[in-house]
Amino acid sequence: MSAVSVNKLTKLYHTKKERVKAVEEVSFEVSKGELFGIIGPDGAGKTSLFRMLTTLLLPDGGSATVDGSDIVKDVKAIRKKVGYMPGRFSLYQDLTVQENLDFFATIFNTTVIENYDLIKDIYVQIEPFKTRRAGKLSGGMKQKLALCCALIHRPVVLFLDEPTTGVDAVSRKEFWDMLKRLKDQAITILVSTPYMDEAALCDRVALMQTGRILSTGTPTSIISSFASNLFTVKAEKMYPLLCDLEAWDGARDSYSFGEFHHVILNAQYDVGQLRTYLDSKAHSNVEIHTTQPNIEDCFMQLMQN
Ligand SMILES: Nc1ncnc2c1ncn2[C@@H]1O[C@H](COP(=O)(O)OP(=O)(O)OP(=O)(O)O)[C@@H](O)[C@H]1O
Repeated sequence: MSAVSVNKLTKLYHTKKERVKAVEEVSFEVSKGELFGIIGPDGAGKTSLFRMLTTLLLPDGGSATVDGSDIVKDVKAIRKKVGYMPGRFSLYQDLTVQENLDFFATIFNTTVIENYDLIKDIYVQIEPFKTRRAGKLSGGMKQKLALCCALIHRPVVLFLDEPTTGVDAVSRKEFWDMLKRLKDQAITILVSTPYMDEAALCDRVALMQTGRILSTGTPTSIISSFASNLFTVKAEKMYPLLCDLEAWDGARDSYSFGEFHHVILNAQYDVGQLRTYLDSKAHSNVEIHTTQPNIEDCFMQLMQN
C-alpha cells in the first residue's frame, strides 16, 4: 500500500470574475518512507493540493488516500495520522515556544515527553528560547518550532508546505538535514517548494505548474530525460542578446539563467552556427559553453511543451 495515493484530484475556486482550476486531475503515488517533493512556482496549486490531502479542503473531483484512509470519508482518521506545517507561520504568536508545543500535544491527546525522541534533535536547537513568545523568534527558529508542533503527535505522513520560503540559506540547509534524519524514523514526507535546487534533495519529485503535474520521477531520471543541445551564452549586453536568441530559428528555447542565458539548439543547428549568428548581430565578448541541464532546465522545457 502506498503512503499517499492521488487519483485525478481536482480543485476549482469560483470567484466573481472567474473559475480557477487550482488543481487539475493530479495523480501520483508516494511510497512509505519516501521524501517526495512537489516543486512549482507560486500559484502552481501546491497549497490547494496539500490542504485537500490533509482534509482541510474538499476536492471537486478525483480521490486520494493517505495511509489507506480516504480524504473525504475518513477525515477523523486522517487528522490523527498526518502532520501539517502550513506555508505561513501558523503558531500562536503570543504563546511561548514551550506553550505552543504543549498546546499542540494536548489537542492530539498526547504529551511532549511521550514523543520527545522524535523531536529531540530539532527541539534542542530552540530549547534555549523556550520561554520566548513565538512571535519574537527569528524565521529559522519559527520554522523549527512549527516542525516540532507538526511532529508532536508522531504522524505517519508529514506535509510541509513551502517550509523554506523566506528562510536564509544556512537555515534552509539545516532544515533539509533535519528532514533527512526524520526520514530515518520511517516518516513519509511530502514537501512543497518553489526552489528548483531543492528538488535534488528529494527521493522523487513532481513538477507542478498551473494546477497540473508536468512530470514525476527521481531528480536524476527527470534530468536524464532532457535530451537537448544545451548551451550557456554570455555577452556584453545581456538583454539584446536574449532578444536575438529568441528571434533566431536555430534556438528551440532560450531563457535567462543566473548570469548567463541558456539556449537549446534545434537538432539541425550546431554551436558554430550559433556563434556565426551572434557575430552577425554584432555582439561583443561572446562566451558560449556546453552545459549539463538541471531540474530548472527540465521545468522550462516541460512548460514549453
Ligand atoms: N480561496 C481562493 N479563491 C480563489 N482562488 C484561489 C484561492 N486559493 C487559491 N486560489 C488560486 O488557485 C491557484 C493555486 O493556488 P495555491 O495557493 O494552491 O498555489 P501554490 O502553488 O501554493 O502557490 P502560492 O505559493 O502562491 O500559495 C492560484 O491561481 C490562486 O490564485
